[in-house]
This record gives sequence, C-alpha cells and structure tokens, in this order.
Amino acid sequence: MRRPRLAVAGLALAVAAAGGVASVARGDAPERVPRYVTDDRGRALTLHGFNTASSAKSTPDALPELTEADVETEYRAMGTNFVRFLIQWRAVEPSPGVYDTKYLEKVAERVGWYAKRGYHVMLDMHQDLWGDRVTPDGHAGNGAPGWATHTDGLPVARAHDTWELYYLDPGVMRAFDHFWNTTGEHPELMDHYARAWRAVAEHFKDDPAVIGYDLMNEPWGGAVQGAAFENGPLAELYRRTIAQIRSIDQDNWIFVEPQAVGVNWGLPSGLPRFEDPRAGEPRIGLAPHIYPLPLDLGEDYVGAAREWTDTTLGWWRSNMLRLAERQDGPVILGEFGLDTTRPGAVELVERMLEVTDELGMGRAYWSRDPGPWGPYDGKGAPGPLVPVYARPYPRAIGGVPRQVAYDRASHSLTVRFDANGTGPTEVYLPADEFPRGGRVTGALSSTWDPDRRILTVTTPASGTQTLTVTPA
Ligand SMILES: CN(C)c1ccc(C(=O)NC[C@H]2N[C@H](CO)[C@@H](O)[C@@H]2O)cc1
Repeated sequence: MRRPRLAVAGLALAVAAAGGVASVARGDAPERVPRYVTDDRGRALTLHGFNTASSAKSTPDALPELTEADVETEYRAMGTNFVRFLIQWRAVEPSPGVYDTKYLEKVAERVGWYAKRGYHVMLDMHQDLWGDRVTPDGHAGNGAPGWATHTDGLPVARAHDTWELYYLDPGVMRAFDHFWNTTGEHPELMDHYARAWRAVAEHFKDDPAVIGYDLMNEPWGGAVQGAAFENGPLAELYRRTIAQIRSIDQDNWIFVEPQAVGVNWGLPSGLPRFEDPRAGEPRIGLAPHIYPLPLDLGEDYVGAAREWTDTTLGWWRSNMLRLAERQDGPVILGEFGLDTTRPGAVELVERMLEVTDELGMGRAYWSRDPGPWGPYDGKGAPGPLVPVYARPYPRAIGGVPRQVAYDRASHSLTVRFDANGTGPTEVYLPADEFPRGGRVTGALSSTWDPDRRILTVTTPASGTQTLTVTPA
C-alpha cells in the first residue's frame, strides 16, 4: 500500500526536529563488525532468516500463524538457519507479576520446530504502537498488556491512513510516557518489563536453539526523542533488563536496538555502550533495522529514489558499524523488507544481502507473513523473494570471518577467514544455482549433504583460509 508521502514526511521531520537528531556522523567507521555470535563449537555463525511473524501481534494467543510444515517449506526453499521469533509482553505477563508458562511452553514448541532443522532463534519482545488497549481495533500493535497501559483517557484515533501515525496520538504518547516514567507517575512499569524478560530467560536459558533476546522492538520515546531518549529512559530499561536476564541466564546473547525513528532511515544513533555483568567475554549485541526513507515515502528502488536510498544505506552502514565498535558486539539486522512486487524491490533485497555479507551482519527479513512483502502469497505460492533469499552463504565458519562475498553472475562464493580450529565450515547451496552441489578450492576436503544442501569444508586449523565455492 503506498503511504501518503506528506504524512510520513511530516512525521519524519517533526520527530527529527523534536528529537534533535544529530546530523549524519562523519569520520572513519570500521569495515566489519568486531565480533560474531558463535555456535557451541565456537564457529562464527552467519544468521540468515525471517521475522516470524507479524501475525503474532494480533492473534489472541500472541503466537504467530505458523505450522511446522511452514518451517520445513522455508528450509527446503531458502535454506535459512535463523528466525527472529516475535513474542508479546501481553502474553508473557497477562497480569502484574503473573507469568504465563503455558504461553512460554507454546513458544518453546515452535522453537523446537526450528531446532529440529538446525535453526538459531532470537526471541523478540515485539511492540508496535504500544498495545491493543491503545489501538482499539488491535491494529498492528499488541505488545503491551492492558494493565500496563495508561492513556489517562487521552484520545486514540479509530483509524489512520498510515499505521505509524498512531504513535503520535495523545493516548499512545501518554502510554509510552508513563512506561518510560517520563511522567514520574509509573516507576513500576519498566521493572515489570525487565522481570518479564527474566521469566522468558528462565524458560529458554538452556534451550540449545535459542541464541539470544532482542529486548524491545523499535523503541519509541514518546515525548522524549533522539539521544535524550536513547541515553535516558531507553538505556535505563536496557540496563535493568540486562541485570534481570543475567540473574538467571549467564550465556545467551542480549541484543539492544536503537530508536527506530531516524536510525531506521540511516541517521546516527546516540545509544550508549552497555556493560555485561557475565563472567567472561561480554555478550551484548545490536539488532538495528533499516527502512530507507525514500522507500518508506512510497518510492521504488529505481532512478533517483534508488540513488537516494543507496546514499542513506551508506550512512546506515557507517553509523551501525560505529555503534557495533562502541558496543564491541555482533550485529543482526533485525528487520528489512518491502513490497517485493514493486519495481526494484528484488534488487534492494539483493543489495541488503550483499551489504550484510560484506559487514558480517546477520539478517532477518520482515517478514515471514503471507503477502506481497513476504516469500509466499496468501495461497502459499512463492513470490519473487524466494529465489533471491535462497542465497549461498556460510552457515558456520571455522574461524574469524574476514570476507564473505557472493557473485551471482558467476555463481561463485568466496569465504575468507582466519581459521581457529573450531571445526569445518558449512556452506548452504541453493538448488537453482547449485543443482549438483558445489566444488570448492582452498580446502583440505569437503562433503556434500544433498538432503540439507550443505557443503561441509575442512581446512587447516590455523592461518588465513580462502574458500571459493562454485557449482559442481
Ligand atoms: C513513528 N515511529 C515510532 C515509527 C514509524 C515507522 C516505523 C516503521 O516503519 N517500522 C518498520 C517496520 N517495523 C515494524 C515491525 O517492527 C513494521 O510493522 C514496520 O513496517 C516504526 C516506528
């Protein structure tokens, strides 16, 4: 659906002005992320997958509309190994201090569907527009429970042309201001949120498929915006939540997001560094999103809008790498996506896969839901996203990655890394371009699993290794 450009542009300018969003940061940014999520052998993971699923925002049980067959279909078609799995505070803590273990067990059942197929799972405490008690029809956002929602009777529109304008409704703004205790009237709410995460971590801390927790989806500061928000109430929420999670789970990764507005479009984030109280190396990473403003304004990834989008993509990569350097952690691009039937859309997706390969970032496409944005339409027929997302990639690398690059024209994947003896490197190869699997140079040996479409490559346990994989 093409959004009224004036509305979004007005929102963007209003919020950027209100938040005093800094100009684009300059200066040298690093070329790749400083660290990686690793598997239980210590191999660096390339996390390639989907957000599953937006439907969880509006289902009564807060679970995504998903079957195990859907997970199998996804693996068979695209060989993904990662999922950003949406969960909801309203379901975790249906009433103050009461945690719904049956809900968490149902989440765990679905995590098990992914685990059986070798996936890694990041749990995303997902909010959009605060929660259903604010948008009466439960439109789009269902994150927060009713008991934590205090609008003070201020109005919330029955409908908006563009869903994000709900964020500016007085009732929504007030609900957020109370949550962040900007009003000074509800100091308890952030602690409830942090303890709800502790309950989630208690349930999943020993689940081998769960690699970590994405603390809040697209945080919105209400009356407080920009660096004041990110260094103020948002940082306070993250610190309290990190402390609660680490009181029960010393090992899973914890991911923090900058504010959405401005940063999703490529502007810099003022998010501070977060310390990890765990013994050993810190395990705090970043999970930013990218939605280039020209595309948000309804343009297509063609012509001048493509050039402008690429410019903002350049800002985004510098700013996110700078943030990752400050945090000294991995980066998972938690969301990117668009209407894949639009002109240039497939090229944008390919560009984002190239960029995340180049920077060493994981990625989760928004989203797995049926429809023009997703891989399948409402009848389950594959759309244009499937062949581009069925991309060769090194699922697990037996060393510190230095370069990952796929040249689709020559069907050649290059993986360069400093081997560290953590095990063989596993490469997913899609059927279309690698019907008989792959051949590899630079290896000691390799084996091909035609069922899972994985080439397992053995290299020397030290020194810089360069693998080149082409179709067998
Ligand atoms: C004004 N605010 C706070 C705002 C505006 C726009 C978005 C957005 O487009 N987000 C991109 C996608 N992310 C969500 C799910 O996390 C999707 O519903 C959006 O399309 C977010 C926040």
